[in-house]
Amino acid sequence: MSDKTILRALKGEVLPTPPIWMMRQAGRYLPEYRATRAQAGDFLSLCYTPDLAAEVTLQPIRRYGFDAAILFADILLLPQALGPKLWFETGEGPRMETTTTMAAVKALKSKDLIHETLSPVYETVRILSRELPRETTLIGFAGAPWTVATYMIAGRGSKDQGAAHALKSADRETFSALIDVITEATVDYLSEQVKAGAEVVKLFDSWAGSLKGADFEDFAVKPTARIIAALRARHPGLPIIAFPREAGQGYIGFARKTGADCVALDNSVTPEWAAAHVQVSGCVQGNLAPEHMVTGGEALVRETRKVVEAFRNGPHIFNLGHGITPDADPENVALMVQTVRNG
Ligand SMILES: Cc1c2[nH]c(c1CCC(=O)O)Cc1[nH]c(c(CCC(=O)O)c1C)Cc1[nH]c(c(CCC(=O)O)c1C)Cc1[nH]c(c(C)c1CCC(=O)O)C2
Repeated sequence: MSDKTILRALKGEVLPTPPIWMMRQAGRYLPEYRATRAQAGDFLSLCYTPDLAAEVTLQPIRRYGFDAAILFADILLLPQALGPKLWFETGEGPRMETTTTMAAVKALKSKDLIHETLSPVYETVRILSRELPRETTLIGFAGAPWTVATYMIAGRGSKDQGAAHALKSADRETFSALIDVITEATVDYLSEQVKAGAEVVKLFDSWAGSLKGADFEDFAVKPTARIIAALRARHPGLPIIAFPREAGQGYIGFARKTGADCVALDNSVTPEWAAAHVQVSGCVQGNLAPEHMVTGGEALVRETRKVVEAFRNGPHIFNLGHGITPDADPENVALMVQTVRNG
């Protein structure tokens, strides 16, 4: 069996100290990230320049010795590879050419052509699998179809994913066709990451929480289950983490319904509740509020211990409940890591 702690936790082992990594661990809160990003020019150039993308992936590993490195890329690279233009407005976020009609869905590139755009990402993975310390696990990722579709339909981020919900009710056929295209392309994209050296993959469904009732089953659970089944057929035993953010009650049974080995939890659920209702059926990841990386101090130490304590009796990977923010203090991250590892 591998001695990598993350892989052991994903197989269900209960470890005396939980392995730890952090969403957005390579990011603007780190001065060394800002320097490399400046060298790249802009965010997308950083994503598509393998040496620099590998460099920023390694930075938080050198600084904190996290147990996992997550490939530096973005969930919007896959839809970009399907054809729509993508750019980032400084200080605002992503913008994308919209896909809202059946004609536009049909005009998306065939999934066999995505690798022309995405091959630098696979090269980043190859560099990382050579350069990472032997105890560090390499995580690949993609957005889950619903979350990716919300950006493709609205052409940008939105608080309530209104445009995607509107298309889902007004033109179910187009909406479902788009979900299917993304689902199939995601399988090929993640499969290439695994072939290049990713040891675990994670599906980010950041907007899963806005899907209610049958929609949650149809567009969060089912596409995730399809991707996982297809990946497992190609890569038996591949460990997979699913993050249906803000799923609430939807976290219960999510691993069983989708085949995920681990469910990542946001911090809108308490660790005590999640231990009782979600961790009972397998490994969980999470879920310290990212705000503590800004505020630090005794509250950080107390809440970190609470998370560790609540999940102590089952398989657990320590993480934040969402990505670390640019205003975080790198010293607070060090304090969190020290608290998890030394109590
Ligand atoms: C919704 C989403 C996106 N991207 C991602 C999600 C899902 C997770 C989540 O909910 O946060 C996922 C993502 N984005 C990034 C990673 C890299 C790996 C990691 O360190 O976690 C991952 C896993 C880098 C990034 N992706 C982005 C940055 C900041 C870009 C910069 O350097 O200016 C980073 C480090 C940009 C991005 N990318 C996206 C948005 C909305 C933004 C702008 C918001 C922001 O500025 O923080 C889309």
